[in-house]
Amino acid sequence: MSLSKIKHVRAFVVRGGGADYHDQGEGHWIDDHIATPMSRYPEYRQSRQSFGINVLGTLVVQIEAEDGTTGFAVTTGGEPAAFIVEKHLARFLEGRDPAEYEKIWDQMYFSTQYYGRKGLVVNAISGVDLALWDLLGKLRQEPVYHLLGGAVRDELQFYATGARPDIAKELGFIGGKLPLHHGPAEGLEGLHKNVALLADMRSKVGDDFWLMYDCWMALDVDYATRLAIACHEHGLKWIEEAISPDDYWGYAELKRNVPKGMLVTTGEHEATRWGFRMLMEMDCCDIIQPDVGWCGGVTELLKISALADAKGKMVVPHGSSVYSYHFVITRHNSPFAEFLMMHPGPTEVVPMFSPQLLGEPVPQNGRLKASALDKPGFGVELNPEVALHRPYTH
Ligand SMILES: C[C@H](O)[C@H](O)CC(=O)C(=O)O
Ligand SMILES: [Mg+2]
Repeated sequence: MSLSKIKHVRAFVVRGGGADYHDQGEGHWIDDHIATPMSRYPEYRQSRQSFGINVLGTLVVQIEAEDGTTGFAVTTGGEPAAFIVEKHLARFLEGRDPAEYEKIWDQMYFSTQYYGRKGLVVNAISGVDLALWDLLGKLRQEPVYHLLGGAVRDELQFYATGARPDIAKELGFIGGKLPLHHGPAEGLEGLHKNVALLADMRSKVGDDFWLMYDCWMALDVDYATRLAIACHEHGLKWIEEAISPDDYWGYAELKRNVPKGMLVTTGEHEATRWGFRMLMEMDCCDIIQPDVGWCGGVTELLKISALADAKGKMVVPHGSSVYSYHFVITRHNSPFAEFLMMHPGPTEVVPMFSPQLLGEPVPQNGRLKASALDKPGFGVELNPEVALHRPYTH
């Protein structure tokens, strides 16, 4: 039995927040002196937008079937990803049965391998893959999490990422992940400030609330080790993405160096089963954090998470909004989820990919019932008030 065939694939670009969640207005916590690999240059230290973190914008992929049913997805990638989708990837979908996601993924990946493998190209592949799963769910009138095997628990539990873990605690989250503000170029003074902020947060949230540091690739092994040791007495639960995602050897060393009980996490800028296999086989971390919109989409995440399961590793996707929620609810080795606080303060819970999605569920009291996902596909629609730009056609 075949489904309505795929008729059109279209790619659009959208500006302002949403899947490119770093594309925020002035004064947002997410652009306030956060340590990055570019912090070694004083002129790029205060703002990540100054070095172009939001240069891409959101990619929207739409896949329309012959019966008019349309699936869509958003990820980071903007105009260059729109080019790849329209001019290269669309050929592997049009005229095909949407249930053939394995073959479609394989053809998208291997046809682009000579210039792809990671980064922007895999973001584009992920966007197409997620739009395909959305279409499949809409054609079958089932939520994606049913297609992935169904819920293994009744609700999702979240930790919050943002500058105010103390408020996240009041809002019912199980933990708070702070952005690290100072990198190695800011010396011992910066290191002391990083530790002092954690100590201050610990005094506000008490002993049992999880506190983590997100280092956004800014450190080297020596600094990360010193930070981990200094933060141990303030109960740092994990140190995230401390060094370059290419430095598998450095992660393996860091994992050996951190105090017993502290977790090393990484993977949001890693992609595909091969990248994650490397992280796991080299024993780089305790938790892998694939971004569903960047790692290859749901089709690839299923392979990554099966590998992780066999190796006894947790999979806690980076951000990813509904694309994460539909996956996390179906996997035992994915026991909680991230919620990125996109309120500028961040003092309130607002939808993670606001304003691009309509019907995007948000945690209440740090939790989300599986039943909140009970709509066809990923259960969201594109906000018609958001302006779509289609830079290329085919
Ligand atoms: C807060 C981090 O610097 C980044 O913006 C988000 C991230 O890495 C995460 O949510 O994880
Ligand atoms: Mg992170």
